[in-house]
Amino acid sequence: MAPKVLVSDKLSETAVQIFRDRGIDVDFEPNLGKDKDRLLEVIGQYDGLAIRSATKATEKLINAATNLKVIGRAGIGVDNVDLNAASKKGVIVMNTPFGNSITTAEHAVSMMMAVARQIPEASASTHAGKWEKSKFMGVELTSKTLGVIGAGNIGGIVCDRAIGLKMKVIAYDPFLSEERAAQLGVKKVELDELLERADFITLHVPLTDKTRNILSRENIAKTKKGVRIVNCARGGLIDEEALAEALKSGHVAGAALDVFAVEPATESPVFNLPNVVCTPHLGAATTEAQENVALQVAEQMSDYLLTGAVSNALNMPSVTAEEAMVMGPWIKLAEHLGAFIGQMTEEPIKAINILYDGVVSTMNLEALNCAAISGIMKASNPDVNMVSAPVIAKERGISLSKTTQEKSGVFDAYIKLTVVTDERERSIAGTVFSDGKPRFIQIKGINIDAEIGQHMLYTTNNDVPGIIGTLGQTMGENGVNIANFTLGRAAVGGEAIALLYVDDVISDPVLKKLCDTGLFKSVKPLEFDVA
Ligand SMILES: NC(=O)C1=CN([C@@H]2O[C@H](COP(=O)(O)OP(=O)(O)OC[C@H]3O[C@@H](n4cnc5c(N)ncnc54)[C@H](O)[C@@H]3O)[C@@H](O)[C@H]2O)C=CC1
Ligand SMILES: O=C(O)C(=O)COP(=O)(O)O
Repeated sequence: MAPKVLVSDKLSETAVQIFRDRGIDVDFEPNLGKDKDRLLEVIGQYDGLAIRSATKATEKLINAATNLKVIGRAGIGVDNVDLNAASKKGVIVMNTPFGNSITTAEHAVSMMMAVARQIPEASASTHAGKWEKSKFMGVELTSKTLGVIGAGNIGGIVCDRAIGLKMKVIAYDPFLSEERAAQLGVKKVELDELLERADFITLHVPLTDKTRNILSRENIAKTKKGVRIVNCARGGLIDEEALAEALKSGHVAGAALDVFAVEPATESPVFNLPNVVCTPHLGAATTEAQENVALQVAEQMSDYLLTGAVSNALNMPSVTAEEAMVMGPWIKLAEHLGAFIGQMTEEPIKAINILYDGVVSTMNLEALNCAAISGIMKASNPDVNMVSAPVIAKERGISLSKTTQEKSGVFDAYIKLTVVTDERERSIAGTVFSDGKPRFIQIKGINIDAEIGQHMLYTTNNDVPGIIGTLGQTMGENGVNIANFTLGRAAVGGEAIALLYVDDVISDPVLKKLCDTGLFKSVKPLEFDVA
């Protein structure tokens, strides 16, 4: 059945066309995002949800979305998506990090100019037949200091444009390197210095717990008298009440706001104050940007739903379509290794180490790590997937480490998974043969060569005669067909293991018969998702 996608915000219809062309069923309901109750009712039908900022992908919505695999944000900010809830539910969240950055930067520059010259008020007054030439005195931008808070993609473009306007640009961004600052031609400063020196301040940070209220009452008080503030990032970054007071007192000479704490903003303390320019979240609203983001998000979501390729995901490492194809068997192997250990381990896991040997060490290891962890976690929760498993592992305090090494043995490549608990350390290694089939090649240091099937039986015993006979006879007498039988031992007469790949689930009475022979130290049926 074709995957089904809901577009619940006003995306360009280019997105709809792309979904259709790729063979995806798509419902285009651009106003549904605002209707929380109906959205909750219908979301269970969809594999993908394509949104802008109006749809709020809350925990409640995500939990009701029983089939959802991917949320695609046609834009940048994902503060309207509960990322944690999505990750826990195994839903990939992707955005289009560059599609609207130029457009948004241009809006910020326009807003800065509009507030410098009071263009909206002057325009309204002129339309009204007044000729208030002396009322609208402005300020020049040349040689003024622009303080950019957040010099990432959009902030960086704003810096470039402002330098073109002959402004002096200073930037506060803890993650901005000195090299990048030099490349942008800006001076990196601390926030307090920016607040004290800037004639204009423009915000370009995402809304997070760290940036929320970054222009707080206290910080607004630290700004230079007569400062003009531009916000085309997110509403929650500024204390609107404090800004309104600073505007009324004249400490802040003007503000240009595209975004508001509550949207749609029908009221705000800054509304109707003189020299406050407001737009209704138009930062990304150009034909060009909307085409870019719609096209990108539809392609990315289709790629994921149809091929497993992941790009621009915020909660999962990227996997290109090519990687998804080449790495498919290795991802499956990593999952199987995890599934083996997950099913064997009934005590809390403290640490996971994954060793990548040979050519596999050059692949996308982040994705392979996720697959191995997901295999482990699935043993206790079948709903876990590659997105949610790392989050759950982290929540449980499990440490993850990976090691890579050049080809060290007879195999061109292998993966070895080791899991540490309070009681023991367990390890298993596997490889992918040239037929594309994953195999187990070593369990607790004992070499084997085991094909992996849906139903398997793992036994441990001392290396004594009669094990093969007992296993074969017990299976045969109970109608269990053996597809593949693998044995291994640490040393002659020492610790030994057997792995059987059988055609059916082995019933409890059959397992009991094996245990009752007294020949085995452990008898463990295992299931693998080989589909
Ligand atoms: N008004 C609109 O329609 C639009 C608004 N936006 C908003 O703009 C924001 C920025 O977008 P991009 O530049 O593409 O993101 P980005 O990720 O490229 O840049 C954000 C920058 O903020 C910096 N940063 C993070 N925490 C910080 C902190 N505590 N203090 C100072 N700097 C910090 C980062 O280091 C990064 O350089 C988005 O998150 C979104 O909320 C984006 C597009 C359209
Ligand atoms: O891309 C972003 O972060 C934006 O804020 C644009 O929002 P919008 O898609 O216009 O609702």
